[in-house]
Amino acid sequence: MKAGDRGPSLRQDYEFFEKMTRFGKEEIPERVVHARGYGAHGDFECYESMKEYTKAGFLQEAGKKTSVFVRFSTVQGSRGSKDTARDMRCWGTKFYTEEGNYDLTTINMPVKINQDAMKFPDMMHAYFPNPRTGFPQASAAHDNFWDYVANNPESLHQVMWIMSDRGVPRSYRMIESWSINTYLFVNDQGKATFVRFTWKPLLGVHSLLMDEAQKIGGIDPDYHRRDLREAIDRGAYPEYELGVQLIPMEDEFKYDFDVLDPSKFWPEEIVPFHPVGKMTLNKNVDNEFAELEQVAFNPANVVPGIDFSNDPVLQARLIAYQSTQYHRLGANFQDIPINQPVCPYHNNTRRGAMRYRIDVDQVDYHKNSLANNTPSTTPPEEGGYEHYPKKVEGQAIRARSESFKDYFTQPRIFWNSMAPIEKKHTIQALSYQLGRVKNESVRQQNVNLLVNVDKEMACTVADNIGVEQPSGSHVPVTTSYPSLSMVNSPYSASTQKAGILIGDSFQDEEVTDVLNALNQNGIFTDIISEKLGTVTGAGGTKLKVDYTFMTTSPYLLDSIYIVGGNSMNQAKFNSDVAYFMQVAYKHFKPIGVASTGQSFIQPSEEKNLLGVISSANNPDFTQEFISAIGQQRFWERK
Ligand code: HEM
Repeated sequence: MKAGDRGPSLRQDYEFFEKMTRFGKEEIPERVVHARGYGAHGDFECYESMKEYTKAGFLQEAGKKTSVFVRFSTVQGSRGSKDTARDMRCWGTKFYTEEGNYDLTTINMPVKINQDAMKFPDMMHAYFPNPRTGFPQASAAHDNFWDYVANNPESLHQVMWIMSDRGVPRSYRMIESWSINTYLFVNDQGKATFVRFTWKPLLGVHSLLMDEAQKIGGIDPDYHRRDLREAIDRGAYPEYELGVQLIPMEDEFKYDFDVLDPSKFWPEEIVPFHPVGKMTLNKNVDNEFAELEQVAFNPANVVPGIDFSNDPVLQARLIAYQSTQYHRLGANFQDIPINQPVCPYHNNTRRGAMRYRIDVDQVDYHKNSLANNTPSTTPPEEGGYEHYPKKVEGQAIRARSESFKDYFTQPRIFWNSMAPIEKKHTIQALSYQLGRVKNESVRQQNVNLLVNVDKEMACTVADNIGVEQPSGSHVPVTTSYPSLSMVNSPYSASTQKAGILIGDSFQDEEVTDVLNALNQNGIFTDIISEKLGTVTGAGGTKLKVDYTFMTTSPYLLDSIYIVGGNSMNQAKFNSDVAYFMQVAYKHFKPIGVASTGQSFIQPSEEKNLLGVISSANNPDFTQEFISAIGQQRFWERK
């Protein structure tokens, strides 16, 4: 509202004032860690009764379904940072059980960087952007982080996992995830068992290459969130098996790792993975802010039958989460719809900012005679929560147990377990990260630390980053476990994204047959050409173009099908197709070539191009191409 045609604005313009002041208050504090994330709704279905170990209601009978909400996140970057940062992927699952909310928090690595919660703020400060410059964003490739690593050697184990391919996942749909911390299962007889949880994706565990992760970070910072949303929209619901590893209480001291140490994994080969159910993510969020930004996970949210062990980091986590959630969401955050339990719940809280639940009772304390002692905590005999009477002993000290102090055996086992290609990528990642560290002493200190894991690896990294070869040698451990290598996880063509590079005058039947077969095998296709609109085959078939060579990128595709064809600007078309092929080839991805695309592969090289499937004189082309897509990468390609 203005005075006259050309202003000034009037102070009485209350509508503007209200709209603008409201807009200026739209942001809330982002999460101090895990600010960047995405998720979805789904169901968890129990495979078999776990009654023998836990009385948790959602694990009592085969076929029992429980609604869940999941949020995946990175750790270091801010809310607007890129999805493909080299980092851990954390994963909160809220089970809306009939006994209240159970929050299972997991990470796509089985070990934690700190053994002592006091170190968490230190570690995060070192990991965060430099306090003076405010960068780098969503990256550990800087002096402070590596200075921390070199001077806090317990961190080396998780750092090895972050530097491995696990640090740059292909998709949230393809990550494995561990509770890391040790919990207790408690059955209805009051018997407890140590338990750790693991999620395993049915599509297998797969990663990007470092080069891809870095480029995609610029091309499509929303790569993982888009991937998850698109898969659910297309009905290709991500599925994950939940398994438990169980250790009887009487075996607490049986292993050569301390069962309470979160910087050590429990090898599946020694403590078997026991599947207990499957989660299917089948509904996208309706509102990113209301659901994903306001969801609050807390490891302290457990249900009867699940309890806490003495794991010192877990104990600290029980305090850390709620405190920060009060800060970012306010006193009544548990009543926000996404955080509300589905079962009836009551407590004596009636006040606090943004109280919108209107309780009509007159008594908000316990014990009372005016309301028959209600509301009160449900007594254990009526299904209420009762803590397992854990044994505690010793004196209150600020120190770590001697049994936590082997920092190198398990990182060495992890190293031994990786396939040569995984080791190669890990060396590249270490060389990149440490290569960006300016302080030479920090670089040297880190190779002096890495030598404990593997001498040859540390020497190669030292060479790449221009410091002295480390003296000393790695710990003499030869153990390896297949379960720690990603190459042993399942492979599938389903939901892989194929780019169809196509112009006009393609062979109609040839292309439509291949497209139908890709579709039937659950492979997602993007039709890519010079312009949006349609391309037309020699016989008149029209195909709708999804992207142009400019609006998508070979980095966003898992495989390409080179159909080729005619274009108004043939030279540009050919060079764009050649570029897509070059990038796909360099990244070891499957390439299918139609009869009209033969000029893009050199006849003399044809037979040597591993993973490049030509349709020339090849009646099995479609099947071979689909199976190449299922293989995903051709590491042996020269
Ligand atoms: C000393 C150890 C740890 C501390 C102090 C800590 C602290 C935090 C804090 C402050 C948040 C933000 C909570 C919020 O604003 O809602 C958070 C979130 C989270 N943490 Fe931890 N954390 C620790 C270890 C772990 C471990 C071991 C795991 C899993 C194995 C884990 C998984 C998660 C997950 C999944 C989230 C939720 C992110 C989301 O809202 O999507 N954290 N943590």
